[in-house]
Amino acid sequence: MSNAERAQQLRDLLRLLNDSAEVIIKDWEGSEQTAPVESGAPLPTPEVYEATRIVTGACGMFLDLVQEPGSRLTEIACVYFLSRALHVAAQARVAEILADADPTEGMSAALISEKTGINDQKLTRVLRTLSSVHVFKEVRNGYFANNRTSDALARDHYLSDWLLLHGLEYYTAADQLLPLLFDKVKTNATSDRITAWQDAMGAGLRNWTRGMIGGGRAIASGIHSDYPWEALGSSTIVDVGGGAGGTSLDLAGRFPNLRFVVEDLPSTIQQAQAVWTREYPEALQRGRVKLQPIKGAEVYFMRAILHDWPDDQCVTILSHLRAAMGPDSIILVADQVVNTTVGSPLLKAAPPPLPLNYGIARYFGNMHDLTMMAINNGMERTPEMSDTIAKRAGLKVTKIWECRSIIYTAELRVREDS
Ligand SMILES: C[S@@+](CC[C@H](N)C(=O)[O-])C[C@H]1O[C@@H](n2cnc3c(N)ncnc32)[C@H](O)[C@@H]1O
Repeated sequence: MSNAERAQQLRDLLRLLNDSAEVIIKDWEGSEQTAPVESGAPLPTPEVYEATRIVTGACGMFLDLVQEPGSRLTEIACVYFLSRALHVAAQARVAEILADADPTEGMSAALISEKTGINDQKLTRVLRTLSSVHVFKEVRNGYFANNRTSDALARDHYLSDWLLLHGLEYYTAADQLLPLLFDKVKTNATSDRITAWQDAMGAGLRNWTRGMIGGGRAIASGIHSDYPWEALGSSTIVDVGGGAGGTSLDLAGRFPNLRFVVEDLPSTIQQAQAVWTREYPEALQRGRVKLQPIKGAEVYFMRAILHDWPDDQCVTILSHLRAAMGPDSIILVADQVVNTTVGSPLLKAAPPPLPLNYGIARYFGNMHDLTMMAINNGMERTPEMSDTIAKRAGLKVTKIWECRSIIYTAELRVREDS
């Protein structure tokens, strides 16, 4: 790219950034709310959501345009230490500890060290790493406080569990992905038993019910608002592989007429029972939620299920659901919907000069795709890839709801010709 073209791109980006930032500023200026936000709530308006992802995508593209390539690549190559710093802070519950500190005075690293058991000098370096990317704030030399982002962590213990899910086994599995991809045999494996996870852990997948509740709130809250649940009346939603039933838990509180059945493996259902008894016992007592299987329901819902599996197993899961469905049943799949930088006719395209998938505003989908590759040969799919597996199970993707969250909702129905 010539310097003239780069200069033009930078100007176009600045204009886009300015226009989108004004949308956000106008919204802030017109809003009363000053309280810190909980993870994933409240949702921004559709206009602010769109402006936010344009600003985020633009920030990523700015770095590519202006940063020296060697520096940028070096940073990308070691960004895992940034993740590691966050894992340490989450494990040590630093945000919760700082919730007791005066936000302008902060808390000394020595005191945080006393409460966490981590050496104060090392802890200072960890927290400074995070403060440099605007997670926590060093208010004066060696004194730290929560900022808007770390405050969300202090308020939501499920969010910590979600972050630690990435920090413990996922992290270890990621380490084995490099040798696995260069192994002549394993590189071609599609089995969920021949993965980086297996090489790292030598064991099957663990169950992460609490982390999935936190993850759902952090990255899937848009599916509660941007799908017309109200129109389903008193339908029964079967939360297939529901884990602790995190989605049902959030939907049950918002849509009092919906009924829920949470299906999962027996050991997981035991944990779900404990979560519902603590969080929403009335729903269990009134029979609004059942923790068991059912046929012919209006809606079969799957969040973070199909992405766990290679194509053939997804076809098996979908075929079983197809057999359980009535003629008007639908399947809702809540997963990442991967868009590529060259775009998909089924997804909204970002405005120029952004890449058609909004660049870094949606790159968590790509990172999670690699996570799925590492742990069980699963994958995050494009709309076209989802339609291909749906077709093999006698189903079709009828609509993709582009929700205001990282996770979208795809609606599947029975194919007339199946
Ligand atoms: C990634 S978790 C998703 C949990 C939940 N849908 C959520 O979003 O919080 C995958 C779930 O699939 C469940 N699962 C795995 N194999 C299953 C099977 N054969 N039958 C039912 N559930 C299964 C696991 O126990 C786990 O709870």
